[in-house]
Amino acid sequence: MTKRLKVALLQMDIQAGDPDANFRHVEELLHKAVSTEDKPQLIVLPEMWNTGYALDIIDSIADREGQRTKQMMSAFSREHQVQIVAGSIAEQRAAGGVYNTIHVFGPDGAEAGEYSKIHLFCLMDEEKHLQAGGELGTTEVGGEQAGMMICYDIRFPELARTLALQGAKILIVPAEWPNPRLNHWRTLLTARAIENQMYVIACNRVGTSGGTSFFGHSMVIDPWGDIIAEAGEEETILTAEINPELVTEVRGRIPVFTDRRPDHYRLG
Ligand SMILES: O=C(O)CCC(=O)C(=O)O
Repeated sequence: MTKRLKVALLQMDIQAGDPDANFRHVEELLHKAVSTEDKPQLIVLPEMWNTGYALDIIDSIADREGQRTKQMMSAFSREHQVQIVAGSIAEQRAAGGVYNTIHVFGPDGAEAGEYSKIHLFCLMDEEKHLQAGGELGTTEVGGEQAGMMICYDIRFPELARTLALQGAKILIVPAEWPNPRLNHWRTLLTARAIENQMYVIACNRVGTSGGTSFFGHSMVIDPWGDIIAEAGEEETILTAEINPELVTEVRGRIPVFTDRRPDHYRLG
């Protein structure tokens, strides 16, 4: 039987430095996302949705150990039996430092995966205020393995390839990707989908912050590289249906994974 999954991407504006406003807004959008007849099985949020890029004050506003996020998301996912990839948040850790971290909650409310951004984006001064993650992040979506990357990470094809080689059929990408690089956003996401023959589910923010504007264009790309859903530049909940069996079919049509010649690759 074909196993199809409905996904919803919360393409939202974010108030820099105002976690209370952002939590309120996310709660509204979550309710809206599940209040349709076509209820999604998976909801994805954008990057750093709790604080935005208020990096100068990030130490004082980041979520302590992610507790506030965990409480809200775990309760919501359990009540509505929906999986949530809770975008990424700025998370203050007791051991020291703020991380840009994704937490995943299964439909039973239990934590089902975690990933902290590995490649910090120096154009936004991330490396001055945030700590880099050190591990890959995976979760399960509808019984299939999914890998996670955050925004700038999509410029590093090695990371997506590693996740695919480890079994991921779906790549989930929360982002705050700004103007004027829409061409890079669409091209890099499509390339990750085509070269790894996997679904890419990418949720970007909209709005402006400190002179930077964000164009949205959240999208879902199938393993053939076709964009099956794409948002515009306004706040919206983008929905799509994915069929992980298509990954197996596409990998069978062009056998990239069996034709790889890793002995010829010099990857630093
Ligand atoms: O790579 C880019 O152009 C954007 C990356 C970015 O904005 C981020 O990682 O937050």
